[in-house]
Amino acid sequence: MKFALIGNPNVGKSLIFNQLTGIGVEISNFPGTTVDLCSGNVCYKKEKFEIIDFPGIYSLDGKSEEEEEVRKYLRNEHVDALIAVLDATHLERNLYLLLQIAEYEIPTVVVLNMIDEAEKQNIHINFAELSDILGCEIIATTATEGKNIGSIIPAALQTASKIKARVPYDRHVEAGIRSLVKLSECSRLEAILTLEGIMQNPELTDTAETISAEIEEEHRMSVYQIMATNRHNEAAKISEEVTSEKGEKKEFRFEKYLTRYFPGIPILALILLSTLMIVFFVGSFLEEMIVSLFEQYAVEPLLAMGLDPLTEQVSFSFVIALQAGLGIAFPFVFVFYILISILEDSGYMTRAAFLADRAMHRIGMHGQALIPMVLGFGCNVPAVMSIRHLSKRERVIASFLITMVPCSARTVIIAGIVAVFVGVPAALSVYLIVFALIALTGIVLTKFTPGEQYGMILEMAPLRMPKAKQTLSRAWLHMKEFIFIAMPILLVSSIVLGLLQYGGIIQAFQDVFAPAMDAALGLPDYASTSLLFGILRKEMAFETLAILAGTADLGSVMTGIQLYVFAVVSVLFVPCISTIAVLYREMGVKIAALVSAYTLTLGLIVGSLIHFIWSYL
Ligand SMILES: Nc1nc2c(ncn2[C@@H]2O[C@H](COP(=O)(O)OP(=O)(O)OP(=O)(O)O)[C@@H](O)[C@H]2O)c(=O)[nH]1
Ligand SMILES: [Mg+2]
Repeated sequence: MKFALIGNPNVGKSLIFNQLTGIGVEISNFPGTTVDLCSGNVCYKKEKFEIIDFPGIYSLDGKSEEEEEVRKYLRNEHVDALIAVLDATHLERNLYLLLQIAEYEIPTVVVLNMIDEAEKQNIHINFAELSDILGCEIIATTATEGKNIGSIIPAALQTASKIKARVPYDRHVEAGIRSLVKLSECSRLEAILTLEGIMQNPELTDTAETISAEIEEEHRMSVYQIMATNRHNEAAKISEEVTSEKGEKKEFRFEKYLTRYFPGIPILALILLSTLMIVFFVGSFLEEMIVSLFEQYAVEPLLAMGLDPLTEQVSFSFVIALQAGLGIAFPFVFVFYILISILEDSGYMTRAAFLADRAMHRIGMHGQALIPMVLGFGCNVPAVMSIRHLSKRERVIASFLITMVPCSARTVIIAGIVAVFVGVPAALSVYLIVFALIALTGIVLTKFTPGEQYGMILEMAPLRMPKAKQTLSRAWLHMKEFIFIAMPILLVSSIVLGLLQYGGIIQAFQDVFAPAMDAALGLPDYASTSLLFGILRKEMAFETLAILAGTADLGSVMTGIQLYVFAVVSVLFVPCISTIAVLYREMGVKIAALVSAYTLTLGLIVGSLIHFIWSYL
């Protein structure tokens, strides 16, 4: 048996999915978190059922890829029951989608989520009446507290039924639907989709076009617009019938200030700055502690053991990789993800995106690409995946800009190398350089990329107190990836590096590249090897630097300006291998190659500029 979770963005589908399946897919207070279909299993009374978590959609009549994907799935695959998740605080908008789902005539259970918020906002919904109108069972839930989640699967199994509520379309449209059905013996759904121009059915299209033309003549509106209006009216009518609001909504006053230029922009700057500061300070405090523990209890005792050179090299590589991973990267990654999770869950992130959008438009930058760019601060990979709903032109621009956004791994480099050994102002200046280059790249690309520019539609996520458990578990989701994917790569490559070093091969490699690196960037010879490793995972540039230098105290082997140049180059130069792979998947080989070549050149040019300017000062 197969069930599917369907609903608007940001209504709690993924949270419910996680609670039902025990799988940890990403949940955040940011519309559009889930972009791929996720599937998982749930056990109920010793039987196993499959559940699908659809990406959030506002309607089934739009042209975005998510809607296309869900529509195709509903029409071509068999789903035993839909679990439609509605947000009780935005009933009308959620019903608009539900009324379209109804037309697919798939057995459905309606989950009315966010009951806690609705109560806080004094929104009261008459469940019995709503269930009567829709003709299916309603389960009222508060997913964050796990309330009533247990009733969902039994309901999907036993009481799921086709929604009986139907949109009464304009009578000309209804007549058109009826004649299409009669003419070609298709279903009502097919007739509707063809009239809307969503489905191309060679048998129907001609007739449908004639009918549409007649209706448009009469109404001076496209059939698509008429039907959308009818649906909106019906959704509004139902929502009004079952909802009663008492008292005033409170939260909204404070909210207004966050999206105004003033004091919105200063607040945004302050929040960004404090986020970086906290990452720098807490991260480096933890780093110092862990690194010195490692030195004292692992590195020194190991060197004192007097092992034979090969064994010593291998075990030294192992220990120093552990130290680099747990001591250097972990503290920064961890603090960073906790903070980002808090910002997202509080709903502030959508406000930041909104503000930044207005500001960015002024310098000719692109609006819609902004949400993915904000995501890019966490990791470029999901950010690139989330540009799928943009137009072709926007996707090309976004591909370049997103891969330049300093992700958490690059924050590790900036924090761990520059903030720790050179100073916090220097670390902030790296961000300034990167942001300036992103803006410049954006302006140039906007000028030269063909295609139209669209505006941005971003729904404000509600302001909410982040929940400790959810924030931690999301930070943990990313940490897990770090520990189980990055750490093993780091350990293995460190040992390989150790062996290569033992065999003198690293030396040979560096002999070839070192002169150029030294001349152009003024970096020591082992830095070129580290930069190369940075392509595997960004923060590995930093970790291998420590490994090859043989110490985590980089300040003792490199000068401040060398560390600064190294950080700038590795932050800018070539996205990591996972980002290149996902770019290739989403955009094709040409864009992936162009982006890599561009960032490589940019990194080397900017690095050598800094080096030369510094030497002349
Ligand atoms: N107060 C409250 N918050 C909730 C409830 N259910 C979910 N949330 C929050 O709503 C936000 C969105 O949850 P998700 O599960 O990511 O939503 P989604 O529907 O999967 O969103 P997309 O993936 O963007 O389509 C998160 O911050 C959740 O903590 C609820 O019942 N009450
Ligand atoms: Mg989701």
